[in-house]
Amino acid sequence: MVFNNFRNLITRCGGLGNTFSMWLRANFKPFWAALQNIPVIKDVLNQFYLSALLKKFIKSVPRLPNHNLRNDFPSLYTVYDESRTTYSRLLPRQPEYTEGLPDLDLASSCFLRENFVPETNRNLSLLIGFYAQWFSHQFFNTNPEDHTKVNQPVGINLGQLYGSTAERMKSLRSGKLGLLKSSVRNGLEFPPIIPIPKDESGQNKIPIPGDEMFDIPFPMANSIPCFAAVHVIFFRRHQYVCRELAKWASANGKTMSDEEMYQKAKIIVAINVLRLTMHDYVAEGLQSSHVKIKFDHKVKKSLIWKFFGPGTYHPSNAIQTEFNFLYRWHQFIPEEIKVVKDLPVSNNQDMKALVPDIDKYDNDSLTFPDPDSWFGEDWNAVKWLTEKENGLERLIFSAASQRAGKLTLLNTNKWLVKNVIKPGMKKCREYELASYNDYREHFGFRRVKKFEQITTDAAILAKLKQVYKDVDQVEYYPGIFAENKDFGGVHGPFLAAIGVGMTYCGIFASRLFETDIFNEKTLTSKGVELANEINYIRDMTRMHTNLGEAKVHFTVPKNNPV
Ligand code: HEM
Repeated sequence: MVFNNFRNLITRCGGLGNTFSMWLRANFKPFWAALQNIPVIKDVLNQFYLSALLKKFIKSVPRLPNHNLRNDFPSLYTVYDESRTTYSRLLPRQPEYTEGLPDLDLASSCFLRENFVPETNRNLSLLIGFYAQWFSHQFFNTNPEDHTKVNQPVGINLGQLYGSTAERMKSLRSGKLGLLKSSVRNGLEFPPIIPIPKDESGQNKIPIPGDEMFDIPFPMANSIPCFAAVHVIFFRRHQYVCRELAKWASANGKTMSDEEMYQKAKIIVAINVLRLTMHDYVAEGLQSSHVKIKFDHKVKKSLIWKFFGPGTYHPSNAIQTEFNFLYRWHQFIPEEIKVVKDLPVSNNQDMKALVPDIDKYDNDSLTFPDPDSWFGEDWNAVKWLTEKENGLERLIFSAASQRAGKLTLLNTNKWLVKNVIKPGMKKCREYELASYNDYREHFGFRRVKKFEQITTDAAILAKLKQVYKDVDQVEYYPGIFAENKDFGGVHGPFLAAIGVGMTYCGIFASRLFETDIFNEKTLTSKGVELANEINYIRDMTRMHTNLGEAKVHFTVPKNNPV
């Protein structure tokens, strides 16, 4: 039994070498921490780790992909393309495999939750889910009518904040001091608030509940108040950066055009987002490995990269459809999202003393509607953020004070299974994605031969066996989430490996890493200071909300009740 479990673990992790490496990085915390604190070594180690990682994945996640959702042959628009209109894909269509798949409702039921299973390996808070949603919707924005199309070009381009077509970007700008257009309510600044467009019968043209919406590039956020709250914080960051640059310019007798301020602020906010993503979201939140990767804009120009990196590394904003399904973390979301009724925002000492444990407070809640209906007005983001007292602060503090769900099968609420998982699985079949095992092979992981090599969880095993006739039939999307979360991970070993691969191959193929713009010459001395001042989500909430020193993290304390 013990031997069998060990053998299954090795297969799941993709071989003895991989298993050993995961074990090594998930243990010996003091050793890794000490190593990463030695001044001369820490940067070199980080560069080595990044270079080796990208070298490992560059073949499986090519920067100049041959396949996309429209063609299984090379085409020019799979290279760097500012007006990208589709996703690339790692493996070509598999029509025969898709043909034999089990009933869609039955397969979607693999995700359905009976009881909420909390994430306890990393003690993630629900806030990480909403940050993940906000961050990932710059590279995922599928058109609901034509599923091979994206609504606006995607990439590591902060398109969810600024828009990513010339017209959309322009429509969001005020034309003064680089600032974005805004609306002010109760003395607080928000993205522009507009009436929701109606059709002839007086119904809302877009599926957003209520009468008003924020005019933002990803309108869906208007139906998910916590998602919109994260957006507003980054929107305020842009405005703050512009105003600080303007003060600096005036104090130093410089003049800068609206365009120059806007472009500088955009680079600075992009650096803020990347630093926060790597230092907090990944290192403190998602990553169970003690080898923490840091933001380093010089990596591709380093000597280490020359010797250990992947060699030629084309800048390319190709985003894989496989990445899209891997990033659908709807299991994070509980049955109801609790929101504290009140916060002592006027007293920073009281805010600092708050314990991030939602059940200690009197709560309201955002409850999911019946699966056959859409969200009601109580989910309207403008109402939450502008009409309710301290709405933004209450949403953010509450999300940081409750546990997220475990990213596994049998752990998604009914509404999300019907309205998100099932359409997602349908898309996988429309795209004729290859099987879980084919993707394992593509990434150099051994194929699994038995369901038991995917998971040891009895309920998930039984479900997989009920749905799929054999292990080769298991689909990519449920397969990656079915895996055991070995070595204290948030994800199973295969999902973790390919997730890291696709994330970093994407980030380092951004044009941001091609040019030398992280300096005073481009950004001004004030700009460099602003770029470096954000590392954690709490830096953002301290500076751009009334949360002050309240404890806002992507994790809850270990001893929070499960
Ligand atoms: C209350 C919470 C949420 C709601 C109501 C929601 C709703 C939706 C809906 C309706 C879709 C479209 C499904 C389809 O037709 O394929 C979707 C897609 C998606 N969701 Fe969520 N979601 C939520 C939370 C999250 C979270 C926490 C994440 C974490 C990363 C996430 C990531 C995604 C991704 C990556 C897609 C694909 C986007 C695209 O292809 O354009 N969602 N979600």
